[in-house]
Amino acid sequence: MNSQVPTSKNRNYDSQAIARHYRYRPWQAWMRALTVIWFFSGFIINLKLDEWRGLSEQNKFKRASELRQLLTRLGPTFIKVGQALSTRPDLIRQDFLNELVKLQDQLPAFDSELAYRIISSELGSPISEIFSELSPQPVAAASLGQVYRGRLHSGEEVAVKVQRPNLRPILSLDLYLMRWGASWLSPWLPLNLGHDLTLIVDEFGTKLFEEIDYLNEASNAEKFADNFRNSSQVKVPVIYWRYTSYRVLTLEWINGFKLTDTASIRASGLDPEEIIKIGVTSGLQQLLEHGFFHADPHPGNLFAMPDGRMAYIDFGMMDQLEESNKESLVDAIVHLVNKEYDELAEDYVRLGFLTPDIDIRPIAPALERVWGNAIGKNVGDFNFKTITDEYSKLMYEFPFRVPAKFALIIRSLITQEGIALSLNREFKIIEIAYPYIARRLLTGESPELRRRLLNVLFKDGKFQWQRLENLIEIARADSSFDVLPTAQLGFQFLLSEEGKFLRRQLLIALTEDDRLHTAEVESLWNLIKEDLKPARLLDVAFGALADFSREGFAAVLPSFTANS
Ligand SMILES: Nc1ncnc2c1ncn2[C@@H]1O[C@H](COP(=O)(O)OP(=O)(O)OP(=O)(O)O)[C@@H](O)[C@H]1O
Repeated sequence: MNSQVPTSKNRNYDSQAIARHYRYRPWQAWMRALTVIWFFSGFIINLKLDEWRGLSEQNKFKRASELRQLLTRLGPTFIKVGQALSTRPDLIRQDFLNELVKLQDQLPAFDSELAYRIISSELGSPISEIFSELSPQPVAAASLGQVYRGRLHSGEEVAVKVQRPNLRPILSLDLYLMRWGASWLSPWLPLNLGHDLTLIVDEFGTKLFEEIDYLNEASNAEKFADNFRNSSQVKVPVIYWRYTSYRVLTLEWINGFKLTDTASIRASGLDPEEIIKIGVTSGLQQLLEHGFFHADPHPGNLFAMPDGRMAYIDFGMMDQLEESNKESLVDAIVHLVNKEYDELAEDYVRLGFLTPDIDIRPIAPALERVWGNAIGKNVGDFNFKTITDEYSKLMYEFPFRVPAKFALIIRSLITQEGIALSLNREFKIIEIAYPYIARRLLTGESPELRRRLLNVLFKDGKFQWQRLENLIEIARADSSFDVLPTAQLGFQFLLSEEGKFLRRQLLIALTEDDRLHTAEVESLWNLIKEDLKPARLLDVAFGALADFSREGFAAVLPSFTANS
């Protein structure tokens, strides 16, 4: 097979260039197409035979396992398709889904002699000049590449990831065939996906080509590391750019235990609770703060380090979440906490799960049912697996669809929850996630978050005392949450120019309906008074005031009095 498949700049996925290439090599396309058709027709015939003989139910697990093996034998593109479909309960039936989730991309390793030759030619030097040691066999083999353990002459221990040979031509040919198949199938499929199937293939191809570009993975790792630069809990391996190319990635070796290796984690005296907490909190930070998230956090890609930190590896599949989506997500969570299902349905429209033309009135009660079932009597009973199963049922009733980006997020959340459950059977994701969100809202470090908090606290122009109480109560479920610094931030905000609106609204709220709302204030006070011991309170008050200049007061006080 010709390895010089043209793509734009010979790097990015370009469906037109690939199509031009194979138009002049139809025999290659036909050979591969026949192989794929041969494999799939055997599988489909078996499914049909089961149906005719009434054995579908009896054989369903066997067939699901055959599907996984079939995809594995068809190679990297199909394994990746299987992995992508494993996140789509809206498209794939449950028994197949359970099997696809198992696609661990465990392929036989390719020859190490060839891998060594690739490393040497990509990096432009003999192996012995680059590494003082390099393992003779790979330590891991995956669908797209394999990894060696080595040491640089300067002494640093490294992981060297080498791409499978001829990967790009193999992926290009399969993507070409898939695209061709998609254009034929599109008109016949009764899918209400609202998409042209070829666009889906193109999006998949673009992601896959990004994933096999190790220079891109290296930049992702650095961006991710930069987002966590102030974290003492998250570790990202250093990239050795001098020894990195399109097909070879050299990065710091991580000494630690994979999160799959729960026995070693326990034996080493590490606290699984702490690791879980870092995992969930850093996952939420990626989604709701950085908007740049690791889309493949399976337990093999996460390490517990002996010093208590958690390390991420494998930055080939990352995704970006726009500001508006981040905000809508926070909204959705807040609406959930407050059991406001009408608003939640609107959040789904904004996030793309429902199209704007849909009548959302019947959806709100259905959502209430789903969340009521999933949460049960107690918020702590919630888990993502139950909720996605409930949603899968809802998808038959209402035209829900899962935007590709959220399919990745949902998979990532379920995986993280699964990892946490393997470390602690009693784990409740919500016990960490809710306080994190409540804390973020209350501390409102950024203007967007402060705006969000205001949106939460006011409904139809009215101050929602109950919501503030809910938030404080939830935030306090986390032992690291301290009311005082938050109160200090709130106090500073209230006195600032930006807090003008809140000052006025608070005064209106306090005197609403021509009465002083002392009962609400009292119940808030009861909630936080334990934390507000006089000595600490004074410290904080001085701290807040010290940051505030005399001019600051002069600017604020008149408006305070004017507004009141
Ligand atoms: N920096 C590292 N330190 C220690 N081990 C590593 C490192 N990088 C990779 N590995 C090992 O190699 C394995 C495969 O690496 P990686 O996940 O980056 O490859 P991949 O081809 O993207 O695989 P997958 O698709 O399965 O995630 C990891 O599970 C881990 O065992």
